[in-house]
Amino acid sequence: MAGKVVAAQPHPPFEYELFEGDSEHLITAVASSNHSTPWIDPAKLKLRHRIGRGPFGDLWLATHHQMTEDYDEYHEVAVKMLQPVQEENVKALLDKFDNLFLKCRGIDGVCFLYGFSIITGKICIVMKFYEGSIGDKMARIKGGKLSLADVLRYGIQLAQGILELHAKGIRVLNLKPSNFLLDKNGQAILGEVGIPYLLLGIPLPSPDVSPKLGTPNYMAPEQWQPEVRGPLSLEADSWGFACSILEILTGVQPWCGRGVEEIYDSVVRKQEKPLIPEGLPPSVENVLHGCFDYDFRNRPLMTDILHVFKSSHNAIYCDGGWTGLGSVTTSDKSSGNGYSEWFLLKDHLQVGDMVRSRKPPNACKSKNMDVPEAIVVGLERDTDQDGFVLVRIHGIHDPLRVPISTLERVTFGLAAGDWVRLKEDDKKHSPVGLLHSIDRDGSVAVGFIGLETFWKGDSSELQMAESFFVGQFVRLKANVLSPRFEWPRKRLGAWATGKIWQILPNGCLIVKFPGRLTFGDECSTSLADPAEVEVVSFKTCPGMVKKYQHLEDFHWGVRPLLIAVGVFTAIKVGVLAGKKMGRSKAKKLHSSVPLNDGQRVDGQSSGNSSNQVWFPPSVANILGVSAGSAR
Ligand SMILES: Nc1ncnc2c1ncn2[C@@H]1O[C@H](COP(=O)(O)OP(=O)(O)OP(=O)(O)O)[C@@H](O)[C@H]1O
Repeated sequence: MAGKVVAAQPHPPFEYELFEGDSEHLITAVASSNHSTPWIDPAKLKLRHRIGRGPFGDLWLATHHQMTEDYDEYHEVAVKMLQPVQEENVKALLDKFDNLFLKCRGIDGVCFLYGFSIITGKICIVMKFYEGSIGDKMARIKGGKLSLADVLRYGIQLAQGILELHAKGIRVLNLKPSNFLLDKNGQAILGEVGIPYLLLGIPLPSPDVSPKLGTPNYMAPEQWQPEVRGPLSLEADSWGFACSILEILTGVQPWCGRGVEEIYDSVVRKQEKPLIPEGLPPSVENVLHGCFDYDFRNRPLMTDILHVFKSSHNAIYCDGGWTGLGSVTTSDKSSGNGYSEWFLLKDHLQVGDMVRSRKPPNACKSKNMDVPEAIVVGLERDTDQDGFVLVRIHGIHDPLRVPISTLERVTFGLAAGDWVRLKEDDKKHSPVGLLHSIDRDGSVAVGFIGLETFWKGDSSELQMAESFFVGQFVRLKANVLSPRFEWPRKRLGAWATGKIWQILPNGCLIVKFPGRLTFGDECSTSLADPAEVEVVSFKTCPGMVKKYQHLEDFHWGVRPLLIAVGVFTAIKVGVLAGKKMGRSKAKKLHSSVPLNDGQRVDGQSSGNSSNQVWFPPSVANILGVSAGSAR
């Protein structure tokens, strides 16, 4: 049985691996340092055998020898031996672990941690040994999948544990069935306390060691490159959780059979989503669907998932439909104004809040805002995005009743989604980013390119920045010599102009270049730092040449089309000129030279002679005919 107390024996009867070269000085230094996490003497830990090897290290079944005057006991424990880190980073990692340990020890539904140790210079997390995992259970069942009722039951237990970690600011980032443990009562326990998050920013000595912030099959798009597509948010766990639920429901791992590069290509580049099986209660299907939104701001939080799972737990399928679905209703996947229902649930208005009309995402500020500025004076249903609020607008006597989803809170002049710039540029990241949240006390969370996590500070450190929108044309500013991301050039070496195709949650622009013809696998998009680009518009392009050059940026076909039109016009002009010249020649001939029999000069009935036109040599060259005349 897992975690049992083994009878005291002077010499443990099991074999364990002996490691050479333990960093004695490191152990002594760490053991004597002021850590609140229990230090476990490596001499008291006997590794028995390795249970598994994951991207973040090996898992060992071990025995922990505890001896006092009253007892002498051996406990079975699980030891997660992390990948080695450079010696100078050990202290930083242990400080992080200390913080994590204090936050998550004793949370119901999360694996119990005993302490840490160091074996062969590798940090070891010592935790309770459980019966097995949901992954193991699936492997034993024919078809490898569990019933919907079991999935929802386990899902609820796990979501509760994850929610508690989230409440303490911990992102798990490695949710998967093999990390969902089962205790002796059959309860699902979260077996991962956020090791990827712990390792964030700690350089690993070997480039071969997985640099990924999670397990590829379960990783959200931003998890692959958090400093480029991030920041890492709580909603990254919604993606991983949904991947795990799909796997438990279907018995098939997301992106099964694909290599790491292929998964990256599907999830990050092509923005594909794992397939959701049919036949689920609509609210469960809806929340899972929401978990796979590319923009994490539109994903549900763990609390939303928990709510849906709880409400659907007792659902029964009969007569072609689901009954007993609790209080959750399935609304349209988006709120109709471009924001997902999950997005709108993230901020709750209160009486006294300053509000304004919410502009559609990626749209220029509405010119005719219904509510440019107002104060909330009453709430009809404060927890629901379908509710209404009463707002007082300056100059209007009676309060207006407005749908809550059409309003956004403005605090200290800022609202979530605004483009902001740091007043003091710290050079470590882009100075321009997107505001994610602003509390009523002015504390803010901002996504900046170059940061893996949110920048946290005060609204007084920010100023409004120029906004960018999907569909705008942009080019690198003239003073940018080496851009943060690769940027294509035009034929003559000038930077190309591109069109914003998508805006990531940290303000990173995904730009397409419709003016460039690309072939095969050649990448047609680039990333751009909003601080390095400027908007190009037809109106503001000075002079005809620049205007024409901007026209070429709209589509690569503009140039060939204009050449064709030019050639066609030249032909037309040539024909007309030819006719004119012919007529004047004929007139001259009429007046001075007698015509031979059957010859006509008016071009009406002399066979092909009327098609004889004169071309200047340059046009004739393009057409492939001899200069002078052609048919
Ligand atoms: N505390 C534990 N008690 C019992 N079994 C465990 C415990 N922790 C993990 N396991 C089981 O051990 C196996 C290996 O775990 P390990 O954590 O090494 O692999 P992983 O989850 O694939 O990798 P990683 O967590 O590094 O991504 C898993 O299948 C898991 O079910």
